[in-house]
Parts: sequence; C-alpha cells; structure tokens
Amino acid sequence: MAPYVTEFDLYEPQSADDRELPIQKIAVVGSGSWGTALARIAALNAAEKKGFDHEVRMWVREREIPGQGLLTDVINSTHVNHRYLPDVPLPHNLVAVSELADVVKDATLIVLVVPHQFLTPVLEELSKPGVLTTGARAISAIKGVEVAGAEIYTFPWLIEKKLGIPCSALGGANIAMEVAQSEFCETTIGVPSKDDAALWHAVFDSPMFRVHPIEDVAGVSLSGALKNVVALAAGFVDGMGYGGNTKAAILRIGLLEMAAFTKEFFPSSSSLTFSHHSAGVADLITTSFGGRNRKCAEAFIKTGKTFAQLEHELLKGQKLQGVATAEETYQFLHARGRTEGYPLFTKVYKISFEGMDPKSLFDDL
Ligand SMILES: NC(=O)c1ccc[n+]([C@@H]2O[C@H](COP(=O)([O-])OP(=O)(O)OC[C@H]3O[C@@H](n4cnc5c(N)ncnc54)[C@H](O)[C@@H]3O)[C@@H](O)[C@H]2O)c1
Ligand SMILES: O=P(O)(O)OC[C@H](O)CO
Repeated sequence: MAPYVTEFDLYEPQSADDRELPIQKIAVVGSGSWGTALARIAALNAAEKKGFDHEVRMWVREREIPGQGLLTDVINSTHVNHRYLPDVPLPHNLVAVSELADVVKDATLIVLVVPHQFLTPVLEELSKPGVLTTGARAISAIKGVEVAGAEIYTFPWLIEKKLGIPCSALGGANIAMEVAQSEFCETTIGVPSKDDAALWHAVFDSPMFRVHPIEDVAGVSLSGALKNVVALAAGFVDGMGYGGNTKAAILRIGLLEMAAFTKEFFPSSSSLTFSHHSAGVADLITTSFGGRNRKCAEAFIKTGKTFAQLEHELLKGQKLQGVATAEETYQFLHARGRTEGYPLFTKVYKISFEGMDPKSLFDDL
C-alpha cells in the first residue's frame, strides 16, 4: 500500500570518527512552557545522539524571583524552570542564559519559541552583524501570524527574510506539560529541504515524541496559528454550557475554515497538512479540550472579564496567543474584503472584541 503521507528520509548521524557534517550546536530562544519543554527534549537528544555539541543553551528573559535570585541562576542550580514548567527535571546539559547573543553564539540550529507578540525585538537582535553563525538554520515553534494591512506573513517566512537563513516550522498536538512529562505524542515539522528534515528530526525525535517531517512549512505554521482562533470558539461553547456535539460541530467547521484560509492565501500549501498531520486536526482537538485559549475563552463567557484580566489571573505569566491571532486574522480578512468567507473566524473576533452575543456563534454557520 502506498504511504498516505510523504515523509523525508530520516537523518542517520554518522559516528564521531567518520562524520562529514560539522558538529551541530543547538540554541533555544524562549523559555516559556513550550520553550522549556522543547529545550528539554533537544538537550536529552544532544546528550545521547552523535553529531551534536553536548551543551544546549536556552534564552531566558531575566527576572528576579523573590527570595531566590535571578531566574537563570535558579534554573541552572535547580535544573527546573519553576515559573513555566514546574516539577519537571531538566537535563544538566541544558543551560539557561540571559544574553541572546550568548545563547546563539556558535549555534548552527536555532529554535525560535517566544510568544508571537515578542518576536520582533528578538529578530532585531539576531539580525545584527556577527550574531549568527554562518550556515545556521532555524525552526519556528511559534503559533501566530504577522499581519500588515492586506498582507499576512507566517513566522518562518519572516524569520528567513529577516535573518537570511532557512527556517522550518514545528507544530502539533503538543500541550507543553504533557510533552514534558513524556506522555506519548506526535509533532509535525514543515521543512524547506531534506537536510533540514534530517537535522530537525534528529534534534527532536524520541520514542515518546515522534516527529514527522513534511514539505509544507506554511501549512504547519498557519495551522498552529489558526487553531488558536477555533480554540476560542470551543471555549465559548464550553462557557455557554453546550456539550460534545456542539463542540465537535464547531471544530469541524473551524478545521474547514483553517484549511480554506491556508489554501486561499498560501496556495502552495497542502490540504493533507490539516487532515492527516498532528499539526492539523490533532492539534485542533487537543487545544480545544486542554489548551489555555479554550480555558480563558470559557472563563470569558462565564465571568464577563476581559481576556487581559483572565490571562493575568489564570495563566500565571503564560501568554494567550489566540485572542491576538483572532484580531490579526479578522483585520487581514477585512482588508481583503473576505470576512464573509470565514464566518467562524469573524464571529470569534466579534464576540471577543465587539461585544457580540456569544450565541450568535451558531448563526448562519
Ligand atoms: N505552552 C504550550 O503548550 C505550547 C505548545 C505548542 C506551542 N506553543 C507556542 O509556543 C510559543 C511560546 O509559548 P510558551 O507556551 O513557551 O510561552 P508561555 O506562554 O509559557 O510563557 C511566556 C514567555 O514569554 C516570555 N515573555 C514575557 N514577556 C516578554 C517580553 N516582553 N519579551 C520577550 N519574552 C517575554 C516569558 O519570559 C516566557 O518565557 C507560543 O507561540 C505558543 O503558542 C505553546
Ligand atoms: O494552550 P494553548 O491554547 O496555547 O495551546 C497549546 C498548544 O498550542 C497545543 O498544541
């Protein structure tokens, strides 16, 4: 039987003696819950697999932890990121560093995983002369989009343009704490070349975190962004007290809008990304049951508080991505005169920002 998905060849690192490739050095830019969970996997693999520098550096936005000292010192001495991934032991070859330029010094593989609203200053810093190593590659695990009027950009595209290096995308049904506790799951990497597929597969693949490389960089990145908008709709459904049938209907409609949006505005992407891969339907399911966007959207309906208040009260320093993405997506569709084509996305925006009655979610779907 023919395989139902196209996958690249897997990377088999050569032994230290006959290796032709240079040693790869991994840097992780971001240390929230997902940044720390991914850094943990990368550091475990770097310690075990041939072809990698043992030390993995992780960028930490420095802050004082009351009574304990600087966050980097606390992470490096306790080997736990108490603020964003509590109770998860981190490998000792994962080193927290507060200076971005030091994190990426000599790095050949750079994982970008900050909340999407904070990426711009990071790219400014990384694009300064001499900061990046020649031949470095990047991967974005960021879920969001950048909108400027009637234009929309994925983060891998922006990273490639700004840094002048190839950028892949990583996305899947990956709630950070579940991944960090080694519960079995899958992820998808969209890659621009076979070399990128091989390298990034080697960085992240492990028995409990299976990595599937595909060619659709834009599809993986957009799916991760747009599922956060649908997750808000799922939270609204929960907040209004409806059951599984209603939520399933919203997820089905949402998945169709995600795929249609990507096909309309990024025509080279593949519909298989949404129907077959973890970055598509699987991520939508997990996020709509266990994610932060769902949780805050449910509370938004039940309490009448603003999303900013709820983010502060419920997420303990973690960041909501879906509300900003709902606004950005709406602004883009409005600028293109295409809001009617995406009624679910449009209603999520209007309920979140314009006081629309949440029950209107179901009108004309
Ligand atoms: N948490 C998950 O389960 C998960 C899973 C998959 C993908 N993602 C995606 O990963 C990306 C990163 O999210 P996360 O969950 O790791 O972060 P998080 O929400 O857990 O943590 C917030 C992070 O933002 C940083 N931060 C706060 N203010 C900042 C500023 N002004 N400038 C720079 N950084 C600042 C904090 O230091 C912290 O590292 C997001 O796009 C998210 O959608 C998250
Ligand atoms: O907690 P959320 O809603 O930001 O979703 C987390 C991940 O994106 C799920 O894969």
